Amino acid sequence: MCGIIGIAGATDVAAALYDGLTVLQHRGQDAAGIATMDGNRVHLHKGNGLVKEVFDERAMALLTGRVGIGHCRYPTAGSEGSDEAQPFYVNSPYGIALAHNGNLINTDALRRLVFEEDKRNVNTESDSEVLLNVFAHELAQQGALTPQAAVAAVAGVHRRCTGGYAVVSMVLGLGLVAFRDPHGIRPLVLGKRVGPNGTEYAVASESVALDILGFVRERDVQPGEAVVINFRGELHAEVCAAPRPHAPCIFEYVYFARPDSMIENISVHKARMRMGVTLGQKILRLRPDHDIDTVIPIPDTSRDAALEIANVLGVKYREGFIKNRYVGRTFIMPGQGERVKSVRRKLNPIPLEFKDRVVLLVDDSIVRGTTSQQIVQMARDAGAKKVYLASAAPPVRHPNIYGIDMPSADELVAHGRTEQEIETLLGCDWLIYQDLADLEAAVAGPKFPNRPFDSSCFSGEYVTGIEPGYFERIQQLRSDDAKRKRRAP
Ligand SMILES: O=P(O)(O)OC[C@H]1O[C@H](OP(=O)(O)OP(=O)(O)O)[C@H](O)[C@@H]1O
Ligand SMILES: NC(=O)CC[C@H](N)C(=O)O
Ligand SMILES: [Mg+2]
Repeated sequence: MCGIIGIAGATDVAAALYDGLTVLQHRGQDAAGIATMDGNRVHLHKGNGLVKEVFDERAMALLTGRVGIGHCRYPTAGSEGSDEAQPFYVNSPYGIALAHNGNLINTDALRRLVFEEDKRNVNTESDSEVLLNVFAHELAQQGALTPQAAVAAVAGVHRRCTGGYAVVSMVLGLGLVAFRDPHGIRPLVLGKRVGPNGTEYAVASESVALDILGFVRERDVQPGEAVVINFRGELHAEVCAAPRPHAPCIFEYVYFARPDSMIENISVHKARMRMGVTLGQKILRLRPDHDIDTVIPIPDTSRDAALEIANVLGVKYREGFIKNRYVGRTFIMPGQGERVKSVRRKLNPIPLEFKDRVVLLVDDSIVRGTTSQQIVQMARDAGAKKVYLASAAPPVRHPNIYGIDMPSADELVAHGRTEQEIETLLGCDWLIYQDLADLEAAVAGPKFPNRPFDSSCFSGEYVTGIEPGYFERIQQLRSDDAKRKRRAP
């Protein structure tokens, strides 16, 4: 999952883009980049690392201009190399820079067509560079460079690209162009700020980026919509895709997004609390006479749900693991070796919270099982009498192909296993998962109980449809094994 942000401002925007990226850092820790537009020049700086590592004062000083875009990357295609850091730039037509959150699933076919028919070279393995070239080709087919031309080009992207995409781009001579895939799988929110120098707009993966920059959240960019903001700060927005089922990614609410974000008018924090309530109720249903002494969250993301579980069960909530704040998110690290090592470096138990107690550990999700396997053992080593484990999400049994790097079913601890088998593998005394219907209802909330979601990694149902052989191909390309081999010298 990557973080994206675009600003059409009244003064230079690089510093605001930088600040915005730092609050989107949880969405991608591998690479970061900013591109700005100043007159007829695009300035671009990007590289591997966290936002604070990629930019220094000198790099920032060169990023002049009132329109700009930023990206922090968690790769789902190609390699982790710096040449695939974003934004990408093409010089024709006009000069376009683009940053993408999501994953295309027809990249191979598109790449061929872009080369053979559009006569354009894609220089990396990145699906986002393919997307940029499709957009560029479609824009080149239009007449004069107007907001309508940009919308028509985005309509072309919608016709040709399949998968999850939220995109910020800028076109020299026009301004900022942002758009979202026709199913609205990946999030994108629009904000406005009226200041002494005029009206400014920002779009970002999550509303937290708007909050800290003083933009007021206006609305989500609609599925299939293109939003164009020109240099005078005038906004033109149009839905330009044939209607498709709306399917925002449910995993954003489970794990990815920050709790202080609003996505599709749903508070992520509230969604997580409701997940805790429904899971707590399930625990009470299955074990009305449970012997749980304390509920302990596995920091960070599970905290909201864990607190509500404790409330429903009527037992104490205790922080039993202390997180080293200087270690990043484990799940989005590129290699399994690195993930395994970092769990121990990141989390350390407070023994007195475990000693002689029956503890219920709560995680937001169990994906590869890397975290839970080690955590259960740590709890036992710290003296717990019994260790129960609850997951606020159902078993992840299927790949995610729309922007979360879980391409290989074999790497998922729940794939092809019963809950009983997973319990044994993770070494806990009892394992309990949220039911999918409860998760969907918890995220949707009481006001819109039947809202649809992309829950494909739980259900195995893919809203875009899947070409035969696709899973086998991405397994070959993107399994941990394949990535290790690619990285080997
Ligand atoms: O089963 P696994 O493959 O281990 O993946 C799931 C775990 O990874 C994530 O934590 P992460 O450390 O990435 O971030 P967090 O601090 O936000 O919880 C998630 O919150 C789970 O704890
Ligand atoms: N997680 C993402 O959104 C990744 C974007 C893009 N597919 C890349 O690999 O760079
Ligand atoms: Mg976690």
